[in-house]
Amino acid sequence: MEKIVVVTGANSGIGLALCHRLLSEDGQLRLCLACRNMKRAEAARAALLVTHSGARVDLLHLDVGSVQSVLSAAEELKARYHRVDFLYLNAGIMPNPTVDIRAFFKGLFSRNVINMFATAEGLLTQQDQLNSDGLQEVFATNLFGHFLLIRELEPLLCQPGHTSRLVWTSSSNARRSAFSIQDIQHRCGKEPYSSSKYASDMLSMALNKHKNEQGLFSSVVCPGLVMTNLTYGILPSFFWTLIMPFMWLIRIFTNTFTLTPYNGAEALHWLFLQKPESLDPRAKYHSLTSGLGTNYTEPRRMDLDDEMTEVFFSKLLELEREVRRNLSKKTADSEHYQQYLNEIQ
Ligand SMILES: NC(=O)C1=CN([C@@H]2O[C@H](COP(=O)(O)OP(=O)(O)OC[C@H]3O[C@@H](n4cnc5c(N)ncnc54)[C@H](OP(=O)(O)O)[C@@H]3O)[C@@H](O)[C@H]2O)C=CC1
Ligand SMILES: CC(C)=CCC[C@@H](C)[C@H]1CC[C@H]2C3=C(CC[C@]12C)[C@@]1(C)CCC(=O)[C@@H](C)[C@@H]1CC3
Repeated sequence: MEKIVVVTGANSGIGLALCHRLLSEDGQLRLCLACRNMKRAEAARAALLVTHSGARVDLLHLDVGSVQSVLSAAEELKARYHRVDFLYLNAGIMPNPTVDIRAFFKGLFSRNVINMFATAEGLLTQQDQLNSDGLQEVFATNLFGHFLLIRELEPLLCQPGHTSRLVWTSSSNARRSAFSIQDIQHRCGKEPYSSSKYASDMLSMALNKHKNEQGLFSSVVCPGLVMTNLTYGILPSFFWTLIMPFMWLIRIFTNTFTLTPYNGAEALHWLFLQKPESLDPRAKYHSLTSGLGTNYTEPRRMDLDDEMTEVFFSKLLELEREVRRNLSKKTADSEHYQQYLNEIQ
């Protein structure tokens, strides 16, 4: 049976590498690249077709950071497909990052150095902002847009007698201490990325608890440190050129420096081949690359609190209701305004 696979943020980096790998794995695949920029999506599709001529690659406009775009994209998916086998929740942003140089050099000469390179703990802060839906942009893009998409696609993901899979591209930068249950959007802190990734870890576990019975299984992945547009955006490009030889050197001592998008997509690809019942809902699946360049996947237990995860899940459902209410109010207001304009003309 052909598998239908949807990948968000598929036009570059880990998402695009995953698409290449999945097409090499399964020639019958029907792949849908869900991207916010259709020019970049077209270019990605063309690149995939160069190496996989005849592959079935569809495009879908989806800006996960916009509620309206998510709802329209979900309608389009429901019109196109009768089920979705794999939904890769991969799109993500880290806007306006700042590296704490002092903390970096302090960490470099401490016992924590390996962990610092693997997780960037204590090194990175970001400046976030509100989007046009009134949500924090990082939370909306990395987490809430994907949550809404899953909710909208439940008819395609929870089909009787069939299992479907969700795979989140999380991060080892996800940290419980960066997340506050009183401030789930991270309006007040300076680590929205870390908070949003921890939130995706919790959401994945909550979805397993609530949806496994309906045949929907969720997993989280850390791709390791991969050189992509996201990482290149952290420091000026000349700096990356300068430190690149060191990055390849560090790779000998830590398996988390996967560095290439192909390597980073290892765990995402590996999960595609696993039976969902064999997976651990409390594990994060890490893409790792040995010093000799061998790729492998390793599950590591996540630091999750069951009670907080449940509270978080109910807060997300409440936020979903609020967002839907606001949207229908907005639509009604603009209809009234249009009517008023028609009347006075
Ligand atoms: N690189 C790394 O070291 C790590 C990355 N990750 C995660 O991996 C995922 C992929 O990132 P990576 O490949 O590194 O970086 P890229 O920037 O190459 O890829 C991110 C993708 O997400 C898309 N995207 C961003 N915002 C939106 C949006 N609002 N709607 C739809 N698509 C959007 C981008 O589209 P566009 O091209 O239009 O911007 C792009 O296709 C992210 O979730 C990231 O957090 C996790 C750990 C480490
Ligand atoms: C200031 C100097 C001399 C070097 C800075 C190196 C950092 C820029 C680099 C060290 C660890 C890296 C890292 C990430 C970004 C770049 C570093 C902070 C990530 C945060 C990228 C995104 C992720 O999700 C993480 C898994 C990465 C963890 C390591």
